[in-house]
Order: sequence, then structure tokens, then C-alpha cells
Amino acid sequence: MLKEFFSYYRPWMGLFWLDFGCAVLSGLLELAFPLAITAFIDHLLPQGNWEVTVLAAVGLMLLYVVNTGLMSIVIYWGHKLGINIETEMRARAFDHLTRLSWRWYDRARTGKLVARVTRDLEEIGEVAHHGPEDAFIALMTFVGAFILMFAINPQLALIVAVIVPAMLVLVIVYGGRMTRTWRAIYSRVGDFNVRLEEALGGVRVVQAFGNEKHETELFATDNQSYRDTKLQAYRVMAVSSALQYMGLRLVQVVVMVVGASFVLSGNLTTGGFVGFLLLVGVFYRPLEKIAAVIETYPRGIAGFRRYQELLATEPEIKDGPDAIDAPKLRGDIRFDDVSFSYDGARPIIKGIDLAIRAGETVAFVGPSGAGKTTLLALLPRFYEPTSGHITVDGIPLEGMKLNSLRRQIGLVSQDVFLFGGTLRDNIAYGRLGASDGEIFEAARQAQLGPMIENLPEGLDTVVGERGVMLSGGQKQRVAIARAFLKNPPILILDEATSALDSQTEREIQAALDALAVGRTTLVIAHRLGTIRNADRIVVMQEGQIVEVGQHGVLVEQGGVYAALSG
Ligand SMILES: Nc1ncnc2c1ncn2[C@@H]1O[C@H](COP(=O)(O)OP(=O)(O)OP(=O)(O)O)[C@@H](O)[C@H]1O
Repeated sequence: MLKEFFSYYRPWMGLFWLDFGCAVLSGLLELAFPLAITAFIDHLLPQGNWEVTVLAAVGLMLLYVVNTGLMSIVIYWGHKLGINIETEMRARAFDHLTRLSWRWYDRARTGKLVARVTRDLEEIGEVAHHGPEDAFIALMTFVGAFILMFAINPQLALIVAVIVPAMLVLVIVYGGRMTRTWRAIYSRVGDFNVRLEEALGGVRVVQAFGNEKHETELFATDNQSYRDTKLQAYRVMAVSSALQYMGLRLVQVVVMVVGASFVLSGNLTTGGFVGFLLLVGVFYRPLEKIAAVIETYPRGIAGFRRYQELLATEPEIKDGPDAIDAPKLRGDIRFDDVSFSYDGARPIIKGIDLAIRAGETVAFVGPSGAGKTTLLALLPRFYEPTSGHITVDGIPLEGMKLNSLRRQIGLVSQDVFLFGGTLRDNIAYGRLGASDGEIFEAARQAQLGPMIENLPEGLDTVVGERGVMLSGGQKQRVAIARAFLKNPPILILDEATSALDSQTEREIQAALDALAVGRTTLVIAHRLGTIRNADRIVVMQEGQIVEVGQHGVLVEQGGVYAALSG
């Protein structure tokens, strides 16, 4: 896993070494300063030469300036390294998410996904920057400071060394506690996001049912539990900072007392004494860093693991190695003993055999839950049949590249999803890059012309989040306009179940009829009145085809269809 993690550094090795180099230099300078002070007190001060003293002070100041520069570089460029890696990972995660199959999304919770793409990756970014650098620098200053203290006065250094293990244990124990509480906090944030998404996404339903109070209470529970978890983290933080602070002071006081006795007995110079005290600070600082590494590292690693898991989730449906670019399809469709189940247990589609000629309009009817939508979702390969085969123009679906197949299937579904941009953007989604003229023509064919002309901003009208500013009928027509623009040889129409007024319905029907011309059209019909003219009507029941024929013939047969239309 580490190997994979470090592979993300590869494009940024320049930045990495710059950051790392500056951090090492800065660490060395931190070690050098106490020594400089020691030399200053022990050797320069006794000379009584004011000029040399001032020169030394200027030199020291310059070194501080250099160190400030180094630290700034580490802060800016180091974080730049982290954010570069984070951005790359986020791009990959998003790209991957857009390819995952419907079945995966059936089970996913968007709020959690959003949290993953944002928070997990932020954590990884932090570790990417701080991880290697902090761990190394901390170790270097820790060991370096100890060696220097030992060189100044071994007995004093040993006293410090005795107290260190206790401090280390504290740091590790509290670091671990901190990590666990942070993890809990993030999990709470995930719950939070899910709740927010659902409550605000469904705010209209919430209000329609007058359930604001209920939602507020549910939210309050999550909110409270987030607060409690965070409080717990602050408690751990307070105790651990107090212990760390006290630990350092304790060591300093002990060193002061013992050191002073050494100075008085002539075993330690005054400079050495001051330098030693400063080194105690340098020696302790890495402990905080080590604590920080202990705290952020597991979070970053956990985030990276989840990220890897996400990337390792293979899209269930993807291009096979031998898949070809689909040629321009005519639209001869064959279902050959096709069965399907969502959960692998309950069959939804059972052994369907059906041949549809190019250019034919076939309507699918049947009771709710009969499997009409499911059957047609198999054609663009949103789901894969459990058994059996589907071919278009004699080519098995899985023999064609997904994109080249889906490009040739138009889909107008019941609940139209619009993006929060303008009418133009939403229609152009049918074929990105279409010209304004083409977009307007598609809108006109979808019977949107008069409406657009009446809008002060025309195609530039913003449709609101998910198209809330449009009526159901208008949304349907935007979907139809998209299909016109896409101009596919095969069309799947899932008729709107919501009742539209008869004028709108007539307009939409006219638009759909125009759209169907010259294409193989599969219509899922909820209102039987609209499909009288279909070339064939397929009647489904419990995942099977029970009748096929034209309206008149089926009515005459007096079977299921006759009963449905009766
Ligand atoms: N994504 C899904 N995951 C699991 N089960 C599903 C899923 N979608 C549909 N189903 C189930 O599959 C069965 C068939 O549903 P489908 O939507 O295909 O029926 P339909 O004939 O189109 O119904 P309607 O006329 O009401 O739209 C139903 O029992 C439904 O509960």
C-alpha cells in the first residue's frame, strides 16, 4: 500500500525534494541555534569585544532569517505538494465514480460518497505533505538534540532520557485516543451529510407533510452526537496538551536545578547550561510532531485505504477486451431467452424472447412491477442479464464498446433529471458541442419553441436545481429535445406516469411521435390510449411476455391486454 501511496509523489519529485531538503536544513538549524548561543555566552562574551558581539548577533539574525525562509518554503511548497496529490486523487476518484454501474449506485449513499471524495482525500493530502517529512524531521531533531545534550553533559542528558519514555508513552496513548475520536468525528460528519442531503433534497416532501419538526429532531440527534464526539476530542486534546506542557516544564525545572549545581561545582559552563536548556525545548518539540504524525497518519491511511477500495471497485459493466466500436446501428433488436434478477435471488425478468425490427415501434404494457422498465434497462446495459443474450443488428451488446452503444440509444424517462444550469446547457447535454441553431431546432421539435420565445432570457433561462423552475411537462420536453439532438437510431421512452393536462399531453405526444419517426422505438406505456398506433404491443406480467400483437387483435383476443384496457 505504501508503495502505491508513494507512486502519487512521482510527478512531483522536484517539489518533494525541495520541501524535504528545506525541512532537513531547517531542522539542522534548529539544532545549531542552541550551540550558537552556548558559543556566544562561553567564548564571545568573556572577550568583552562589543563589535564581535554585535557581528555575532547579526550573523545569528541572518540565520534566523534563512530559517524563516526555509520554513515558509516548507509551509507553502510542502502543502502545494500535498494539494497536488490530493487533486490528482480526487480527479481519479470522480472519474471512477462516474463509471460505476447502476447496481452499485442502487446501494450507495450519496452523502457518504461526497464525504469520501472531499474529506478522505483532504486527510490523505495532509499526510502526503506532513507524513514523510514530519516523521523524518522529528526523528532527526529528536536524536540530534539528544546527541548534542549528551555531548554537553552526559549526566544531565541521562536525566532527560529517563523522563522521555514516560512522555513517549503518554504521547502514544493520547495520540491513539485522539485518532479514535477523530475517526468517530468523521463518521459523524458522514451521517450528517447523508441527513442533510436527504432532508434538504427532499425539503418539498418534508414541508408537504408538515414534517419539519420531525426532520429537525432527527437532525438534532445527529447534531448532538457530533457535538458530543467533538467535545470528547477536545477533552483528550486538553489533557494531552496539559500533560505535554507539564512534562516539558518538569524536565526544564529538573535540568535547571541539577544543571545549576553542575555550574556551581564547575562541571558545566554557563553557556553549556543555557544551550542545554534550549536543547531540551528542541528535543521536546518533535514529540508534538510525533504525536501529530501518530494522529494524522492513521486517518490518512484509513482514507487512502477507502480511496483504494473505491478505485478497486470494478465497474460491473465495462468494455470487454474484444469490444468493438459499434457501427452505425439500424436498430434490429433481439432478446434471446433473457433473464434478470437485481439481487440474484428474486427473478424479475424470466426467459424473454423477443425480436424487434429496425424502425418498429413496440409498446410494453403490463401491471406495475411487471418488469417493463427493468427489461428496457438491459438494452443500454445499465444492468447485465443474468442469463440469455441481447443483440442489436446481430451484434451482442457486450461485443460493443459501452459508449458507442449508449450513444445510439436515446432515453426519455419518467423522471427527467435536469442539471442546475440553463435551458441551453440542459438541452445541449444530448450532444455536447451542438451549435445554438441545432439546440434551438431540437427545442422546437420538442414543442418548446413558443415557451422559449416567451421567456425573457430564452435559452439562457436558468432552470434551478434539478430543473425545479420548470413544469413537469416542460421537463419532459427538455428530455425530448435532448433526444432529438442526440438523434439515435434506437429510442426508449418511459412514458410519464404523472398526469399532464390534455393540451400538454397532446403536445408531448406530438413531439414523441415526431421523435419516433425512423427509429426503433420501445415505449413503456402507462396509459394505453397513447399506444393504439404502435406496430406491436408486448404485454408483460411477472417478468414474462404473456401477449404480443396489435391493439385491435389483442382486444379481440380478450386476454390480459383486453382486461387492462377494459
Ligand atoms: N434498482 C432496483 N433494485 C432492486 N429491485 C428493483 C430495482 N428496480 C426495480 N426493482 C424491482 O423490480 C421489479 C420490476 O420493476 P420495474 O420498474 O421493472 O417494473 P415496471 O413494470 O416498469 O413497473 P412500473 O409500471 O410501475 O414502472 C419490481 O418488483 C421492483 O421492486
